[in-house]
Amino acid sequence: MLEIQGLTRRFGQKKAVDGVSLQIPAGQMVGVIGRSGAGKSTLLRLLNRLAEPSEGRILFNGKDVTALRGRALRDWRTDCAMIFQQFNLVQRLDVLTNVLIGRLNHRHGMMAKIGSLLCHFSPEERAMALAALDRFDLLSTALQRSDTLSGGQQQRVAICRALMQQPRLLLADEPIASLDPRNARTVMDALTQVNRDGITVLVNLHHLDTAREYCDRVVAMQQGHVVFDGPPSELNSARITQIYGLTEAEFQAEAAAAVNARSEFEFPRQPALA
Ligand SMILES: Nc1ncnc2c1ncn2[C@@H]1O[C@H](COP(=O)(O)OP(=O)(O)OP(=O)(O)O)[C@@H](O)[C@H]1O
Repeated sequence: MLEIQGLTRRFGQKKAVDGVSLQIPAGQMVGVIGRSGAGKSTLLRLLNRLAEPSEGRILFNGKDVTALRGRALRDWRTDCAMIFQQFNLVQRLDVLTNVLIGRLNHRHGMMAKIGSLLCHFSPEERAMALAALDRFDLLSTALQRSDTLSGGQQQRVAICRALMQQPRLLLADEPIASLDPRNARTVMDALTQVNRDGITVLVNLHHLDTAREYCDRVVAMQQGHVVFDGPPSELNSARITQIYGLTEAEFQAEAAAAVNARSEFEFPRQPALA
């Protein structure tokens, strides 16, 4: 059970996340939606302690995650894997090595870490990585550079890398925002498979239909607050308009524009190679 109690994160005067309380049973697939700036990314970053809370607590199976330091904090980050909109693979490395990098969190001590950096992985670790790739139909790409893969394939490689951490929670921040519908579906199907293993999945989404189709529960945020928390069937168009003062189509268009703008800002398009 993940328990979020009165979680708040301030940036100056601004409360990006404002008094959020949620109880998420193990094994749930939770979609988080909201307009740009609602606090979705900050919430996920607080959960794996990439961002520090200003107030509130996060408990996982009764353990106070907000109090963890040093090795215990590193262990929590291992339990709590994260994937991102832009996949964050090492482009010049092959797919298999990218996946094996997920084992780095399990290495303790300097020599073990140096071994990892030199790509000294055990046969068991390699077998585990190959099995993960095989599961998501990527085995034939194992020795390709990761930048030769489609976006959907790269995101599934990122999921394989996350699984190498053997996490208990998977946090996915707009994992399909840069993908076409077909690739988006393969990635959401992969997240569903991960969830069926019993791993709790929290996924930020801007596409309401995707949240409705794939998630057990939807949490809607507005200005740092949770403004809806319930089954996807209750989040119909009328409810969206009631919460956000927008039609569903307007909500959808605005959210899509925001993630595209973020993507362009963080990862500007490179000029095509001659
Ligand atoms: N490091 C930061 N410094 C200052 N303000 C921040 C920082 N990170 C987030 N914010 C602000 O906190 C608010 C919530 O941001 P957050 O990225 O969590 O929203 P979001 O719902 O994920 O939106 P988007 O989908 O546009 O990224 C925004 O007003 C944002 O500008």
